Amino acid sequence: MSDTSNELFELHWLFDMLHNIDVGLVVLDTNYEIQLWNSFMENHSGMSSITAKNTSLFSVFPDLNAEWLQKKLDHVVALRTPIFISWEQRPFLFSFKSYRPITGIAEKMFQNVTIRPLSHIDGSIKYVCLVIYDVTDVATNKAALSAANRKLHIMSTTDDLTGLKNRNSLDKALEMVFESYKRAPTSAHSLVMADLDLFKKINDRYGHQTGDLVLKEVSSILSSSSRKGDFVGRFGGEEFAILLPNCDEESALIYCEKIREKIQNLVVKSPKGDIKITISLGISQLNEKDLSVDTWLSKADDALYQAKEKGRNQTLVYK
Ligand SMILES: Nc1nc2c(ncn2[C@@H]2O[C@H](COP(=O)(O)OP(=O)(O)OP(=O)(O)O)[C@@H](O)[C@H]2O)c(=O)[nH]1
Repeated sequence: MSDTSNELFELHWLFDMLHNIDVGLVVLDTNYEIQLWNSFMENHSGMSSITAKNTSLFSVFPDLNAEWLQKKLDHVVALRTPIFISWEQRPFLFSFKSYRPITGIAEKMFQNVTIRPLSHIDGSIKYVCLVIYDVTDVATNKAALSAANRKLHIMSTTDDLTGLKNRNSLDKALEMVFESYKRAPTSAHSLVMADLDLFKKINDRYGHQTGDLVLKEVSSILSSSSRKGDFVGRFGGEEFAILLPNCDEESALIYCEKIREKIQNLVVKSPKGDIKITISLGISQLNEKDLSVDTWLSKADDALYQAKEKGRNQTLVYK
């Protein structure tokens, strides 16, 4: 076989491979008219290469952002350099359905796209090639991983029963506010310790499950009564801690009394009858004498203890 025949064969194989490769290949001229449309593009767009040939890409895909893509294509021709468009920047260029069996969660095919200039025999650039990679697996795996991480974060910072912040994240929040106050003791921050009154009796009389229901309903009052930036946590058992940044003790008292009244008016329904509950609260405003978070916490605890001593269902400010 002659050299020319060999070269022709090789060219034929190459063309066959490129036509059937599992990657999208499109060649456009400088009028954005399709010159090559391989089988990947045929299969996913439903349009044959014969129909596509010499048709403007933008008339075939009116959904494409023409202004944006034309700028990119012109850029590739003018600068003679390839560009890469990642799915993270733009999930897809061509709106193709995703058929990947293991990634059934993605409706559309995620794509990475490379646009490269094709130089003519005389060195001029008259065509560009778009290479479209299906990266749906990568994108959906990444999305699943991010969702799992978000879930893990929520689980590690939230109290299971009440959905409030847990003790661990409360400690971190207290430490953060305390440190920022030490650096710049300009704004007032208050800490509230709150404890349900005679909760043991509810457990004893109505059972632990109903006790849990009471804890949930109280927690829902606490979180719905708080502002953005407040930190409502379950300290343990039937005790709660509420961190009120940028709030002095007078404002904290108004806030606590609002909560106390709401809880006093709460009626929890149970098979054994309606349940009423009250709460006692202690407030401590952070000041320069507080040497650590523990000092601040124990002052709020002292105020809470005083509120219990004085007959419960009341708020006291540490003095
Ligand atoms: N249902 C339920 N009960 C809990 C939970 N955690 C702690 N408790 C109960 O809360 C009760 C707390 O009782 P005490 O510490 O004696 O306090 P109290 O009865 O609220 O009385 P005062 O605080 O003095 O008003 C105990 O019976 C605990 O078992 C919980 O997650 N669910």
